[in-house]
Amino acid sequence: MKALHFGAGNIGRGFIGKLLADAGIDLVFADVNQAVLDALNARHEYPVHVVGEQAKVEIVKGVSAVNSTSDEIITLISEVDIVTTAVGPQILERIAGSVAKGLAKRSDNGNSRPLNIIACENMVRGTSQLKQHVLKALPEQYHAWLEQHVGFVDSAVDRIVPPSEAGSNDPLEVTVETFSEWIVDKTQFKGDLPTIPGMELTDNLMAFVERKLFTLNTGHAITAYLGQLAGHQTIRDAILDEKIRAVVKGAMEESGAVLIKRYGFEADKHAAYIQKILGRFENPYLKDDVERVGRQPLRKLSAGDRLIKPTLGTLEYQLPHTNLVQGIAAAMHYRSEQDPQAQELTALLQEKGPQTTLAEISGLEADSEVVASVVSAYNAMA
Ligand SMILES: NC(=O)c1ccc[n+]([C@@H]2O[C@H](COP(=O)([O-])OP(=O)(O)OC[C@H]3O[C@@H](n4cnc5c(N)ncnc54)[C@H](O)[C@@H]3O)[C@@H](O)[C@H]2O)c1
Ligand SMILES: O=P(O)(O)OC[C@@H](O)[C@@H](O)[C@H](O)[C@H](O)CO
Repeated sequence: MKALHFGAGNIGRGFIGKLLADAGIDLVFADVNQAVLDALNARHEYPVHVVGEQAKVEIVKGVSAVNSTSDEIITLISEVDIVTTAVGPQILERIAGSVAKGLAKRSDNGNSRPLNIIACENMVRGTSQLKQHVLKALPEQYHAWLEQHVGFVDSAVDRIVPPSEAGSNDPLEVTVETFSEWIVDKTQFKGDLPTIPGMELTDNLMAFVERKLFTLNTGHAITAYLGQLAGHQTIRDAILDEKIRAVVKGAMEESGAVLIKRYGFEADKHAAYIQKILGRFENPYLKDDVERVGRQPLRKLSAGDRLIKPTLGTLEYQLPHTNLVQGIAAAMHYRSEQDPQAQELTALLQEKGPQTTLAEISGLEADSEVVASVVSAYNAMA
C-alpha cells in the first residue's frame, strides 16, 4: 500500500504520518518547507519523542518527501491508495488543484483501484470541504468516475503536538503526548476498509468530531486566550491558574450540555472526558505556547468553529453560556505579531468596534443579547 500525506508539520510527522509508516505503508510526505523536505529525503527517517511518565523515542522509518507545488504530486495521486492531509483548514483549497489534476491523470491512466482521501484537520467534515474544492477544479467529465472510485472520508483527529523544543536543531524531531485518537467515517470509504493500527472506524462520526472540537479545542482556545490576557506563556501555566481553569472547565461543561442534548452522551462519561482533557492541558512534559493554540483567531471565532458553534447550541437549547461568552471576549483580545489573523482582528476592532467586528466575524446578529454580553465582557477585560 502506498500513501501521500500533505503537511509534514507537527501532526503530520507526529501522528498521521507516523501511523501510516508504522503500518508498513510506503509513505511520501508533501510539503512546502524546503528544510523539512531535504531532511526527509536525506535521512528517510525521523525521531518522535513520546513524552509522559514513561518517555520513549520512536523512529519513523522508510519515508520520503516531495514539494507540494511540484508535478510529482500529480503522478503520485494517480498511483497511491490513500491520501491524507494535515496542512490547516485554510490550505485545503490550495492543494485541491493538484489533487484534481492527479485524479484526472489517474482516470486517464485507467487506474480504477479505489483511492481514499482523508483530511485530518481541526474542522467539521474537512474532507467533504476538500471534495467540494476538488470538484470545482476537476473538469466535469471526470465527476462520475470520481464518485465511483474515490472515497472522501471525514475524520476526527486528536493528539496535542506542539512544535518541538526550541533547543533542538533537528527540523524533523517532533514531541507528542502519549494520548492519540484518529476516528474516521467508515461509511465513506471506497473498496475494502483499511486496517491501520491506531485508526478507528465509526458510522457515527459527527458525534466524535463535535465531541472533540467542541470540548478539547473549545477549552484549549479559551485557555490560550485567557492565558495570554493573564500574562501566561504556556497552556500548562494558564490552566494551573485557578481563575482561568474555572472558566475553561465551565465553558467545556456548557458546550458539553449541548453535546449531551444533541448526541445523547452519558453525562458522567462526558464529565470524565472533560476531566481527562484538563489533565492533558496540564501535561508537564509538553511546552505548548498560548500563541500556537490561539493561532488564527478569525478562524476560531467563525460560525462553525469551537467558540461560536457551541454558543449557538446553548441558544438553541436555552442553556447557560456565561463561560463561553468569557472565552469569546478573551479571543477578541488576542494579539500576536506573527499571526496575520490577529493583526486583521486588531485592525477590525480599531475600525469598527467590538460589536460590529464580532457580528461580522462570527455571523451572530449584531443586536442580539449574546453579542451584547460578549461586548460587555470584552470591555470589562480591557
Ligand atoms: N498540532 C496539533 O496538536 C494538532 C492536533 C490535531 C489536529 N491538528 C490539525 O492539523 C493541521 C496541521 O496542524 P499542525 O499543528 O501540524 O501545523 P503545522 O504548521 O505544524 O503543519 C502544517 C504543515 O503544512 C505545511 N504546508 C503549508 N502549506 C502547504 C501546502 N500547500 N502543501 C503541503 N504542505 C503545506 C507546512 O509547511 C507545515 O509543515 C491543522 O488543521 C490542525 O488544526 C493539529
Ligand atoms: O490546530 P488549531 O489551530 O485548530 O487548534 C490549536 C490546538 O487546539 C490544536 O492543535 C490541539 O492541539 C489539537 O487539536 C489536539 O488534538
